[in-house]
Amino acid sequence: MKIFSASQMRMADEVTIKSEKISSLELMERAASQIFNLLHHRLQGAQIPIHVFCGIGNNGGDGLVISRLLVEHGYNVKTYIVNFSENRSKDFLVNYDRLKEIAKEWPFQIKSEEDFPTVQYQDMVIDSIFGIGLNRPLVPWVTQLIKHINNARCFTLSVDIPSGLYDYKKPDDAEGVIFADVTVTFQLPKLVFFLPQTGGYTKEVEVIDIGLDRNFLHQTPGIAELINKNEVVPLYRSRHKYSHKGTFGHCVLIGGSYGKIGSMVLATKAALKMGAGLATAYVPECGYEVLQTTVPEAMVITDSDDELEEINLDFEPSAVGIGMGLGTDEKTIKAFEEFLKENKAPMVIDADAINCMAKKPELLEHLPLQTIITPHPKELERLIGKWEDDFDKIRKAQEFSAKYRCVLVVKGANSLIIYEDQIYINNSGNPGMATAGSGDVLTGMLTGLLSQGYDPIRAAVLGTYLHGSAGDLIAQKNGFEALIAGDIVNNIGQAYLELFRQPQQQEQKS
Ligand SMILES: NC(=O)C1=CN([C@@H]2O[C@H](COP(=O)(O)OP(=O)(O)OC[C@H]3O[C@@H](n4cnc5c(N)ncnc54)[C@H](OP(=O)(O)O)[C@@H]3O)[C@@H](O)[C@H]2O)[C@H](O)CC1
Ligand SMILES: [K+]
Repeated sequence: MKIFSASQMRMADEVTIKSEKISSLELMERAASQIFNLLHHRLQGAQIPIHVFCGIGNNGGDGLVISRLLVEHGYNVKTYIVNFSENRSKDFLVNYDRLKEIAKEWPFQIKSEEDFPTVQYQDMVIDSIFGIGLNRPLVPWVTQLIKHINNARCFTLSVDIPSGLYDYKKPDDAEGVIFADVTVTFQLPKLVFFLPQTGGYTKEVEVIDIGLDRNFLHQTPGIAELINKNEVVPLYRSRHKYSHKGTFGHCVLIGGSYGKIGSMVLATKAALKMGAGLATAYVPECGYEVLQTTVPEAMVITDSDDELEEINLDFEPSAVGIGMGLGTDEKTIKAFEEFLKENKAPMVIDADAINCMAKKPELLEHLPLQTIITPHPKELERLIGKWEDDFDKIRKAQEFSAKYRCVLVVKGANSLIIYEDQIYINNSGNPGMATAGSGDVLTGMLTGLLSQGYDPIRAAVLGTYLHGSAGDLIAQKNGFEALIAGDIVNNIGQAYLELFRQPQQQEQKS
């Protein structure tokens, strides 16, 4: 599913108004009535106090439409106009008059802290103060109003985006943003819902189709792509009856050091479970017996005793996954450098192999085209430096990717797959996956896909999705806490099957 910027959303609006020959007012009515329908369906006329806070722009206009429909259906509604500007939008004004015509009680004006209403825990709030039009810091009393609403801790529905969130940078005051239980957003999800600094402002996201122009939506490249099941199914390559293990390649997993051989067990198993035809683990001597016993399907080549000092393969691998438990000893860095100069196979670089490159950036010059690098945030910082906020992080990651022509998989709650100007946001996975070895499994999975001939971007997107999906299957059975990396490997088969089990019911989750 595409993600648009605020200006692209506005353009979609304008194109729809022209192509459908409807007015912006009708579009507002259409969008807001869908939110009302959702609410009405869930509330079934319940008489809880509903506080609708409206700004003075089109987000506020949406709030006024919702208010009017709630009043018309006999709900217990209080409407407030948050007067942060005299610049009221045209459609706001029309809906303001429409509400006044039917409501017994006129909207209440809020101009300063003295006007703040009492909101109680058992009430409900509709947040229609700011939408995607926020473009500068809030005046202090509006920030206070948002904090006042948050303090009530009552059920809060944000219209389009939690008020106080920009769609292009982090908020000025981390507390000056509505904490929404649910955000009902128009047509396409917004990037902020999936980034670590801003994703937590809404517990749930629902995307509603307000019928914006299909051609425009299809033809306009988004700023990012949200990856759900629907997006990955077409990436899967089915197997032919007459294929043999050679068809799926012979990959090598390189890493391990004394006390960290388990990471190699996880990665090697994961590569095989993903469908690699053959897998060799290249480990220090101390890992030999462990690997032969725990992954009998794999072959093992060993180097010196406790850490890798040389990487000499006696075959041409179809793909390489390197870094798990590798260590960053000078000798290991040297071995890695020599290997990089020789190697032509597609690669996945993880963990200590990333740290080796951070210590010796010249290594980056030797990466094969579209090498996949899978940093967690700290490793990413070692590669690209510090960032201002998540948006700056993405820009810097894109520059890095363009410079070295590599695919970055930035691991996190919603892992980002970045290749030059392309951004994919993985939407599978859960907090239980923040567990030891989870990254080693991912590296093995991606290597297993490269081994079968998937191109690196497809491999990164499909592999990251399946990794999260395997984790989701475990969490459904065992919960988050008991989830361990070995379980992810064991559920890879189920994650593949899940791709084809049933059409996706719900497009969106945050
Ligand atoms: N296609 C759609 O998605 C539809 C969207 N709708 C809704 O429209 C909003 C966007 O509405 P917009 O009027 O553009 O913006 P806002 O309502 O978010 O903000 C109103 C104006 O407030 C000004 N502004 C911005 N920041 C501040 C601030 N810190 N303090 C004071 N004022 C501020 C700004 O105007 P300026 O001219 O003063 O810069 C904003 O324009 C979208 O989110 C949806 O809810 C449609 O209803 C349906 C179709
Ligand atoms: K809002």
